[in-house]
Amino acid sequence: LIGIDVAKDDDLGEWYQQVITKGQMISYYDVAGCYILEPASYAIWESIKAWFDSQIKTLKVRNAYFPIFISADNLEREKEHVEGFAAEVAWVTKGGKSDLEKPVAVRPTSETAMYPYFAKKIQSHRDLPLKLNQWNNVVRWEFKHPMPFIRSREFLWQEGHTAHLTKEEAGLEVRQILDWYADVYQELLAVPVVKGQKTENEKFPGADYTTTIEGFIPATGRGIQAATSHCLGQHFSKMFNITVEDPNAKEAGKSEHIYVWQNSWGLTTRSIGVMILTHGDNRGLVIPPRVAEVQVVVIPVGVTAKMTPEAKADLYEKVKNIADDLISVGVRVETDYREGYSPGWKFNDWELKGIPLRIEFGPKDAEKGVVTTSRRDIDNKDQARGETMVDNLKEAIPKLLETIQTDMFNKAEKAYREHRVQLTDWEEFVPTLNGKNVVLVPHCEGEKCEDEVKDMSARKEIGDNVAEDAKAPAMGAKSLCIPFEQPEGIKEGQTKCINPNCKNFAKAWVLFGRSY
Ligand SMILES: O=C1CCCN[C@@H]1CCCn1cnc2cc(F)c(F)cc2c1=O
Ligand SMILES: [Mg+2]
Repeated sequence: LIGIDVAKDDDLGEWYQQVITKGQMISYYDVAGCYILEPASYAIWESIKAWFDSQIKTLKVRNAYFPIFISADNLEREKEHVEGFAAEVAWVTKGGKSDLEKPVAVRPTSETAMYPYFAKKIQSHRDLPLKLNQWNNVVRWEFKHPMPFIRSREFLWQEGHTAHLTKEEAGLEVRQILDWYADVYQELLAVPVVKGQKTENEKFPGADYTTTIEGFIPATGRGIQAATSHCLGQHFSKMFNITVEDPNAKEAGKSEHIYVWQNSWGLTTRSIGVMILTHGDNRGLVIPPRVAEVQVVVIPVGVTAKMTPEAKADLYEKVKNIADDLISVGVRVETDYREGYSPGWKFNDWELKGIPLRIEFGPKDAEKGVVTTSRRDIDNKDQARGETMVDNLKEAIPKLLETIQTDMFNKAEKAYREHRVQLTDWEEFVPTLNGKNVVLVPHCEGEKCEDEVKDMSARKEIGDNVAEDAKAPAMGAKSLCIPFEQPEGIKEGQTKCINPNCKNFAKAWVLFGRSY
């Protein structure tokens, strides 16, 4: 078993491929853009699902299941909605040998599968609010370079779809869901995100507005959309004729119909890839304890050939007691009694899999009544090590796991904060991007202006009087979000837009970056 033989900072693509395969998260598959989620990554998805599902159930969201196939009539109910996405819709055109009369689409998202049902189920305001969610898979036949978890042709997600009587009620839910998305990343995956609203250019065309959480990959300096929560307004209810009698109009004798107010929100298995890219190091995966299938691995050490069978049995018995103690306080524990493998080999193997905490226990430890601990999140081997009294394990180890969780988040949050550079001078824009940063700049929020910023910040071909450090052409920066948390300094009608060619005043600080 060999470890990772490429450094994260040298070749991220190769590093990522080795980390996810040697860490047994992903196995490759013979359909392009599709990957096998091995048990280790599926377990992470299950813990995300368990937590988020319990949260939405407090809002009385109910899970349901709609068909994976969508008729062309439904999918293309409104040209505008689909035209921007038509290139990535997968179609079934044959059943066995015979052509289908009318091809059916494989769902890329379920609005058009669900909303005719909404129209049927929602007749009276008493049928509101209707709140459904699906834990399912969707297919988007992307042609951009695929990357396991980050961009695949099929992925798992949850998609929530709700209908409300009022815009206000819908608006409250959109934000609550976004806050829980941020919690999935920050509290479970120990990954920092920025909450904000998408600009007109970047929002979902079918939405009134899109709120988003934006992640960051320090290794490439690129932003990444982490999850989205859309307020659809009445756009889809007008398209699918989802109306109720206005409960207030009755008294006035008018039997007015109002279109319901809808939301839709989604978080995908991309979250697992962001976690791996954020925390992984040159020894492999580093899994945050909150989502680790195995939080602690206990490994007997100092087992030598000259050890008597009784001494070995005694040591193994003590190892089992250590494991049982931890299991009794809810820690997820593995023991590694594999014969014929050295402790060093075992350490490497569990480090590849990113187990947050290792406990070593040998005759010397038994003498002293201690165990030796080794934290996976600390690179320096000496600083990673500690000693805990065997009698104190039940208190100390859960605390140590919480400390690891918090330290992993704080380390990633610091890296994101340090690479989120606030600037007001256009001259600094591209060099700062090239320094693997995202930038927070005053912007007019105009769509054309945003397109221009994207073009002006794309590194052109080599030799095209491009920045000397440019190894290759790089995409332009697009707007990631308008952060809810706005710094001071934008004076209405005074502060210039960052784009030197733009005559308009800045409306807000907007986060721009090269992105996935
Ligand atoms: O992003 C979400 C959250 C979960 C529910 N859906 C919304 C909007 C999805 C936006 N979107 C995103 N991608 C799409 C790809 C397609 F091929 C297609 F036909 C439609 C879409 C499409 O509508
Ligand atoms: Mg897309």
